[in-house]
Amino acid sequence: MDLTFSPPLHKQRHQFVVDFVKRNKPKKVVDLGCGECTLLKMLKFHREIELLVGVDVNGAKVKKKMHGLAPISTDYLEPSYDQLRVELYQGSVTQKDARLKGFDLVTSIELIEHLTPADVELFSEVVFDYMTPKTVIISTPNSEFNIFLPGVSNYRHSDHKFEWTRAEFRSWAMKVCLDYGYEVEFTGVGKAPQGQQEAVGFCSQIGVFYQLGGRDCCKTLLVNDAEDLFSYTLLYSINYPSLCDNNILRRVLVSEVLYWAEKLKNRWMEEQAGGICDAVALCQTEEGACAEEMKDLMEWSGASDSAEKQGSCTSSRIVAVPLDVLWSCYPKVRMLSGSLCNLKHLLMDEPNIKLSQDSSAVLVNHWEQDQEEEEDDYNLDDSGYPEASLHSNSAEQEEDWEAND
Ligand SMILES: C[S@@+](CC[C@H](N)C(=O)[O-])C[C@H]1O[C@@H](n2cnc3c(N)ncnc32)[C@H](O)[C@@H]1O
Ligand SMILES: [Mg+2]
Repeated sequence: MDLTFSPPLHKQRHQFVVDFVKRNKPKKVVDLGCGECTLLKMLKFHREIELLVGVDVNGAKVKKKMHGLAPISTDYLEPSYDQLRVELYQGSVTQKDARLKGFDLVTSIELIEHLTPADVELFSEVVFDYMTPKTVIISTPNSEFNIFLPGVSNYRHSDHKFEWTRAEFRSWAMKVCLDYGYEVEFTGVGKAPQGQQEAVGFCSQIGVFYQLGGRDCCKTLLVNDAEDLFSYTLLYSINYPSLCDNNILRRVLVSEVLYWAEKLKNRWMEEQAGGICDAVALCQTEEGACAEEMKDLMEWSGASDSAEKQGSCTSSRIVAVPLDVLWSCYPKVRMLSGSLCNLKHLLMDEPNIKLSQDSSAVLVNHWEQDQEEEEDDYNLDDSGYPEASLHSNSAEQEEDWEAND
């Protein structure tokens, strides 16, 4: 019988975890036996997670793809208030490490069958007695299903130390629950051919364990297990950019303020130059109520230092863009600063922002150049062509059953 899973079985296992995360919104998640971090890379998009950790005994395997867990450009360009820290460790699930205590969710996908029976005992103790997570998802092959897998005479993979029937998995899981105060639900992924599901079960069997009330993970955090505090080796850690970080919030706020101040200034200058109808029309369509506020913009007297340095052909005028205009017109400026008073304080010591003496307005330079000088602005390179701007617009089946072994 040619049995193929769609989506592939390893993806179904990972999707099972992702769906669980979507429903239960855990904040701290650790994937034991994370391998090449495939599951972690899916989980990092679920930003209710604040701490995402991977552990594997095979450090080389983790290192191969771990950089795929780094933030991408949009995480930097448009950071949110969500916080995410990713940590990867080399270590064995048979050993305790205090950094893994008190998690909301521990996942162990196709790992335990790689442990000797003695190590499974240690694993149970480390996970359920020491780490004491609120929930645990464990997946492992269901040996009853092997009759459907061509070429599998003994185990699905040569490194497997055992493959359990549903009854064997159930018996281990029930003992864990009794010993450590959990309850378990059994399910799985990879359905059997039609009509045989009841008799055989899923290809990968899954136990979802829930900590029973009464055990307080916070209390266990206070216990000082000095001798086994940090047995794992940290391979990688990264904090995702978040607006909760004051420096990042300031950076985003400053660029937002500079962008809108420049835009308002340009419109105002257009008005001054006589294109008043066009400028106002633009404001009305794009900024609505802000067209009225434009009249609050004013020219600041005196030339700027840099204008003086530019020589006689270039002169600068300074336009004051009131902070209350920026505050009332632009929701993102409002959202980032919280109040007009905060906006003032956040901008006060910013080296890229020049405020008026009473700190009520942002001062923006407006350069005026002679016609001939303006031609230089096209930045012709040696060839006479304009330079490009930096910111211009701006398993096989076995593999599947086994996945990543
Ligand atoms: C079959 S792979 C599964 C990888 C991953 N969980 C997945 O679903 O794709 C088993 C992983 O467990 C890791 N492993 C085996 N024994 C381990 C141990 N004692 N502690 C931590 N990881 C272990 C292996 O290095 C391997 O990456
Ligand atoms: Mg396996």
